[in-house]
Amino acid sequence: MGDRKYAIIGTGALGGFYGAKLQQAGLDVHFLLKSDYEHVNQHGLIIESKDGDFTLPQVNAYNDADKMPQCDVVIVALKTTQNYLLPKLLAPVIKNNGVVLVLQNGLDIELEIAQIVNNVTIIGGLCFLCSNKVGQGHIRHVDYGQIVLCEYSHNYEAAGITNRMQQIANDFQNAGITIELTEDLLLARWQKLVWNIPYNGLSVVLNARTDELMADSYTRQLVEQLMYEVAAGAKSTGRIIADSFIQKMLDYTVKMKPYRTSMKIDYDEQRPLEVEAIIGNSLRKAQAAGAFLPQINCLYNQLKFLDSRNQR
Ligand SMILES: NC(=O)C1=CN([C@@H]2O[C@H](COP(=O)(O)OP(=O)(O)OC[C@H]3O[C@@H](n4cnc5c(N)ncnc54)[C@H](OP(=O)(O)O)[C@@H]3O)[C@@H](O)[C@H]2O)C=CC1
Ligand SMILES: CC(C)(CO)C(=O)C(=O)O
Repeated sequence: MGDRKYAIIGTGALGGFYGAKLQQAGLDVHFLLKSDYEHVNQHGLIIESKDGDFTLPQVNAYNDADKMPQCDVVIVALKTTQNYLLPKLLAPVIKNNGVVLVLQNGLDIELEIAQIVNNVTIIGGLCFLCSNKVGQGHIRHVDYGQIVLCEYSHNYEAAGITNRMQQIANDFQNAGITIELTEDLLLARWQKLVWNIPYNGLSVVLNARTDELMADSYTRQLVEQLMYEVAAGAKSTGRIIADSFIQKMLDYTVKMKPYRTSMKIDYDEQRPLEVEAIIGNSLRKAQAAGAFLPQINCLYNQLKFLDSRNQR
């Protein structure tokens, strides 16, 4: 791969931000959109960012994957609740021997993608990003932005650092995004869930921002207990998360700007919640390995109730 052509499947808070950064750095980027298509096709993208605002008055916008060119790297940036569309959306866009880069939250998504594409490399990216879409084609990047990249191999066996990972990392680094390469995608995904399961889940159930969850001793305790259960889930699948990592996530959140999690934003906007990818898949993976995670299970049942009531 020389100059890589990128596709962004889902130009929202995350896909819009990283895609715009890549285009700004000179890469050839193609954006798939749904409701914002007309607006972005006419006016491009606006990025408000803590690292500097910029606009892209002209972008390659599409409302139909069949009209997109075949790309070397296809970034999956839909909400996972829309992943049932991927068999239709990926096939026309991905080059033979290309890369599908999954930047979504959750567990086992690479496994699902491996069942729908052939002759491609799948890479998972864990995004430590706080970004929101605040208007049509208008993204507000509030905090952080670094990505941990790791290649998927069958059943999440540790895959090592590959050339493909390095090439994609270079593109992102040239675009000003901090990248860390890691060898064990399953461990990296469980580590990200140490944050997502407690904060995304509790923010909806308790109607609270991250700072509120951390300021109250009862909810802080709940957060910590859930984090330890995620570590137990990881352990059941052979991955060890050290107590010091849990402490790091707690400290990181205390220092973070008060944050309404993405699951809370979805709930408030009456959009479907990413409960299955983030919590359901984690419970099922642990359960298959013989571990029951009671507090996470309790959170899951509450979220399923709230999600289904919210959709009516
Ligand atoms: N935002 C963040 O800071 C972070 C997000 N993540 C993860 O990234 C993923 C994406 O989240 P986020 O960017 O926040 O979500 P958004 O809802 O902001 O973005 C998803 C985008 O996909 C578009 N979309 C949906 N269906 C289609 C379709 N059929 N064709 C084309 N586009 C479509 C949506 O368009 P429309 O609005 O028209 O439906 C929307 O713009 C999630 O898994 C999330 O958990 C991870 C870390 C941080
Ligand atoms: C932890 C956080 C908020 C930013 O680092 C994030 O990545 C997420 O919302 O999934």
